[in-house]
Amino acid sequence: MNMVMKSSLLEELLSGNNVKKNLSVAQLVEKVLSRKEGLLSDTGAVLATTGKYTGRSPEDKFIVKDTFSEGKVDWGKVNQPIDKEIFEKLYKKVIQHLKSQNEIFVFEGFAGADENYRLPIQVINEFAWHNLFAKQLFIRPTEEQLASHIPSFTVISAPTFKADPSIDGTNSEAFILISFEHRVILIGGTEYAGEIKKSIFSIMNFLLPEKNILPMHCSANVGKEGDVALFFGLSGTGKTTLSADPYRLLVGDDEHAWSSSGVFNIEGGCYAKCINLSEEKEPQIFNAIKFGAVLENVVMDEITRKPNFDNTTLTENTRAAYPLEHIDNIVNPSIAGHPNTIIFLTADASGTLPPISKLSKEQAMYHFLSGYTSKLAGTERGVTEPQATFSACFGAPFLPLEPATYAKMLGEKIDQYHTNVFLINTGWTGGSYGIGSRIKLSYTRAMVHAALEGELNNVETIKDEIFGLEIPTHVAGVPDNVLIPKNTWTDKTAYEKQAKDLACQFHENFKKFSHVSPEIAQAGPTFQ
Ligand SMILES: Nc1ncnc2c1ncn2[C@@H]1O[C@H](COP(=O)(O)OP(=O)(O)O)[C@@H](O)[C@H]1O
Ligand SMILES: C=C(OP(=O)(O)O)C(=O)O
Ligand SMILES: [Mn+2]
Repeated sequence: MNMVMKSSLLEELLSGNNVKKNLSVAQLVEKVLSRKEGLLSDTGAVLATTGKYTGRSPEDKFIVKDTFSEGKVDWGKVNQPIDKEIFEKLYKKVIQHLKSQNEIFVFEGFAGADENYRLPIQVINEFAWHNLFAKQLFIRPTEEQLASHIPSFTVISAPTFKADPSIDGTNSEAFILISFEHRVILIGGTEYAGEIKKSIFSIMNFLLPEKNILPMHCSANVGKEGDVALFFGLSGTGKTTLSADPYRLLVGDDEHAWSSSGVFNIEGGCYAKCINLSEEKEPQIFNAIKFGAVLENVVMDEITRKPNFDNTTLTENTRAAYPLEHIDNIVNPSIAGHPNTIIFLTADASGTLPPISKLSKEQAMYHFLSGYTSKLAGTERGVTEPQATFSACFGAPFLPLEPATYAKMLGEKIDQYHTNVFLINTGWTGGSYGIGSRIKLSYTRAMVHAALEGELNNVETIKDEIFGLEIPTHVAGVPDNVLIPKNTWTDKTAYEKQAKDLACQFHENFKKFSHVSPEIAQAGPTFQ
């Protein structure tokens, strides 16, 4: 298929009289309700359920291997290749499927808050609630911008179109296919809205490094003095929760980029996990769930329409999507300066990594490449309890290029801007998963606060015997005892075994980074 045919296919679809383009939030909410795609909650949010797929489906995600991607993509389990022919056949089928719908919904906007680097995108949805999600999660254009908007990448999402793997060449009925030639992301078979935003993030991770901009799987906020903080972490580690801070202005909760002028948000909204959400612990997120917000797989009372955030019947991965403006203290547009502090978040289910440690430059590079955390239940299909994982750059599922590309850029930037780096374990304490418990959010918030206020810059530290990490001996608001993992375990032998086991996993995983400098390779756990 050549470019002409490609655009004619899309053009035909977009010129159909079933196309509802750039509807307002109110119009989309009405559509969601009238089409019976969802219900209204007591605070005016719409609530939709997604059936079988309640999390991302990494095994169903592919990148078309063509002249645009072949020599650049780091092919493997994360970046699975698929033939151009398979994509093009499915592309035609999906377009046919959408043409036959009574209505389809189109959002036009941007990925990237910095006007110099933004990507004009369009999102074509079979479901109105997905289009509302896209509107709230991506950057909404002004009327003027809309008038001259020419999309440079298109997401097409047709959840009720199910592939037949034996005919269509997919892995299952669900598929997320990226074509850099056609500049199209084709999604079918899954209703999980997260695929829509994370697939745009994936292509930004391909496109931005070419412009010498570092894309990052992190949240960002700004202090009163204009000091910028980034929070890297895989799903469920606390990016969204910890970046929502009444004392700091929110830039964004999940996807950012670092250019020569500073950081900018890729998105225009947040996508918060809302399992066990409470107004007391997470007031900003709780109060953002109002008219215009989308609740996904949350269960609510049939009569009062009050969400029950403790209910895990549908999934642990319940979500709330809302535009940034639903949070009071934000930076608008979502652009900030160069980061003063970077926090790597890990939800360590082994309960052996210190709750906070200060990293040297080499340790920072080591831990960025390692990307250790535990996958928590729900965000990816098939994960039902914490599972240790090493996800390079704290975002491997979204990185088309080799991890070293991103790591090199981060290293240079940390050097240039003298950024301090901390590792914060938001996971288990007092024992591993099943024995210990997740560290208190209030303690983690106190540690974040101390790190960002510079209170930990020149303080006494103690070196962790197994991981070689420098642990501050005091952090305001946190009992000293909590800071040293071993002290929180009753069974010290069990602690030691668990910690050494994790250290070995680190070493094993790091073997694949054979090209890094010896200083970085040796900055891992001291226990060999
Ligand atoms: N100590 C802690 N630090 C951060 N989050 C915690 C902590 N304890 C429990 N949590 C919960 O873990 C989840 C973190 O999820 P979230 O912030 O959405 O992660 P991410 O944005 O990185 O995917 C939230 O549901 C939060 O309430
Ligand atoms: C939506 C996701 O991201 P996070 O959990 O990091 O918010 C995801 O990984 O599917
Ligand atoms: Mn998040």
